[in-house]
Amino acid sequence: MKMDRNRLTPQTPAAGALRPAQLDLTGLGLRIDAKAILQDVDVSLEFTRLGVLGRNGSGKSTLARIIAGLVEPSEGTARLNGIDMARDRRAALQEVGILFQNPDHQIIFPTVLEEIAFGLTQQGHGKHWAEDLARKTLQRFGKPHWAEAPVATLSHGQKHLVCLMAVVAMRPRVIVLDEPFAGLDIPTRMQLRRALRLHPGAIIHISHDPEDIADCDQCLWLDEARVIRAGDGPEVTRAYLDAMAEKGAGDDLSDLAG
Ligand SMILES: Nc1ncnc2c1ncn2[C@@H]1O[C@H](COP(=O)(O)OP(=O)(O)OP(=O)(O)O)[C@@H](O)[C@H]1O
Repeated sequence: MKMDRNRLTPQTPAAGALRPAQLDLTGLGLRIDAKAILQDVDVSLEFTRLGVLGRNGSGKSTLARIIAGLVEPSEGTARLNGIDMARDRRAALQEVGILFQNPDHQIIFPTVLEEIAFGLTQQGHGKHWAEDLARKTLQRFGKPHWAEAPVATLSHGQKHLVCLMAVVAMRPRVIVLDEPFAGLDIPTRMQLRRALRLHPGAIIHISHDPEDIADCDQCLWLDEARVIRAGDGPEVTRAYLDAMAEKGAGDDLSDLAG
């Protein structure tokens, strides 16, 4: 795949310039050892920013992995921009990049530059070209001095940012973020938020906290492996908040673990 180097200069997408994506989940289900992790998921959404909300254990991370083509569903299909993510691995790799909840599950190279360049060489670019693009990406995020830094010396939040830069450098049309703000302090969250705004492609943002996905135009609410509601972001978020407030107001503590 050829890339236009001129497109790598600093840029913030103008409002309305974000590229939308189409997600079609059809009869989707996943069973592991007879346990339904996801079931009867039927959703068709066009979005630029899609929030996926749900309580702990509702199936959000599993859905993220299916959408990113990392896990094959036991039933049905997950299509992103028309690509069957389980069956067309090559196209899936170009289409979507995923940022895991824990950066230590993602990082494999000793230095920041190598980490960012790796994904680019996997896409078929030469080593020098990939390193050049990795340096430009670091520049764009205001971190050119990180290039030779050993990843092990970075904090959790800084590692998160490295993972994000590595994903963004590959310019996928869609980025899937699994709880990207978990465990980050306020300035690091703000920095990551700004970094995400630089991405002109679509974003799927997994979280249990509606505040994290406040700028999402579409929202999907999962509970106990099923979709409760999907559609307009603010509307679904409000319904989720109401339901969570109702649950929180209950005085049966056993229900909180449900
Ligand atoms: N490989 C697996 N084997 C067995 N059970 C699994 C596996 N992966 C996920 N699960 C179970 O599926 C359910 C959903 O897990 P998942 O990680 O998708 O939820 P989540 O909504 O992302 O949770 P959290 O918000 O706590 O990260 C959980 O009960 C989990 O224990």
